Amino acid sequence: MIRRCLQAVRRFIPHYHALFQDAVSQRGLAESPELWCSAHRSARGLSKMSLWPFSVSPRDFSQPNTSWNAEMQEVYDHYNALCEVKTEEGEKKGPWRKLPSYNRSLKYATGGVYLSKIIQSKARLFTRNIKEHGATFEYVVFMNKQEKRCVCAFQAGHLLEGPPGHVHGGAIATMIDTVTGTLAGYLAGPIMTANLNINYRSPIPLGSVVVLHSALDRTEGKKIFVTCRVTSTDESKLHTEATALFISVNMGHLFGT
Ligand SMILES: CCCCC/C=C\C/C=C\C/C=C\C/C=C\CCCC(=O)SCCNC(=O)CCNC(=O)[C@H](O)C(C)(C)COP(=O)(O)OP(=O)(O)OC[C@H]1O[C@@H](n2cnc3c(N)ncnc32)[C@H](O)[C@@H]1OP(=O)(O)O
Repeated sequence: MIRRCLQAVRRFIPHYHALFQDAVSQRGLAESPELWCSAHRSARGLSKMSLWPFSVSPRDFSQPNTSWNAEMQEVYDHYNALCEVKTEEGEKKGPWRKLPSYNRSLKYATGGVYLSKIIQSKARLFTRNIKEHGATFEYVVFMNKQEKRCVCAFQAGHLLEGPPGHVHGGAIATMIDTVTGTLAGYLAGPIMTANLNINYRSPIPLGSVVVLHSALDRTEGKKIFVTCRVTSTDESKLHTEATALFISVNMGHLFGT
């Protein structure tokens, strides 16, 4: 029985991938799980399928919460105001867009092996796996598609300690990977990080708020080069600089086909 199911899935997946790829490339970008899911839906030609492949609607972890300090809220308010601009005809979409952030990615990705249902059901996005507000990664990403860049306000929680009183370098790398990867994925569809190069210039105090400024440097075929600077919110202090290389992958890379 199980073997027959696996055979059916194996037969279905290559066909599915081609359709999925079309849907993603027509829409251009993997900007959020919602887009992934609507691509998934149109790939299957199912107009009434839910936008989200899980049973409950997801929580957007990038909404303001009580753990955010005033500085975090200020950066959020600043970019949020740029998402809508006032015109004579009323409000219309501005150049920035706040991206939602959920704690699960694709339900059916197996990483090349047939994951057990338990692992699949327990899998959570690394940066969103703690329920307690403010303990680890509090962040929100705003995207500017026209300028091919994004910013991320990041408030580093007390569980991210590395050097006493300061943020762990791995946690900073995680945020850089997340933000540059979000930009690359938004612009190019499914991607994986191939290279991340980081220079730590000055430590980030625990509990403080920094801004990650990420921009597309260039693309060369499958390669997407992205830069990132981590600064204080007024940009007077440079904390970290990085470059990242992402490679466009087809969905088979995640499904193991
Ligand atoms: C991925 C889809 C994700 C779906 C997400 C869905 C929803 C999203 C929802 C929320 C997500 C929110 C945030 C997440 C955002 C970002 C997450 C970060 C992503 C990661 O954290 S991901 C984990 C770490 N990542 C890996 O686990 C990769 C392991 N690795 C591989 O899987 C392969 O290695 C791969 C795919 C990288 C390449 O494999 P490949 O076979 O496709 O390409 P190939 O080797 O042919 O290289 C083609 C050309 O790139 C050059 N090249 C390759 N690697 C290079 C390197 N390192 N340095 C310099 N150049 C390099 C070659 O030299 C050649 O260049 P040329 O064409 O000029 O010869």
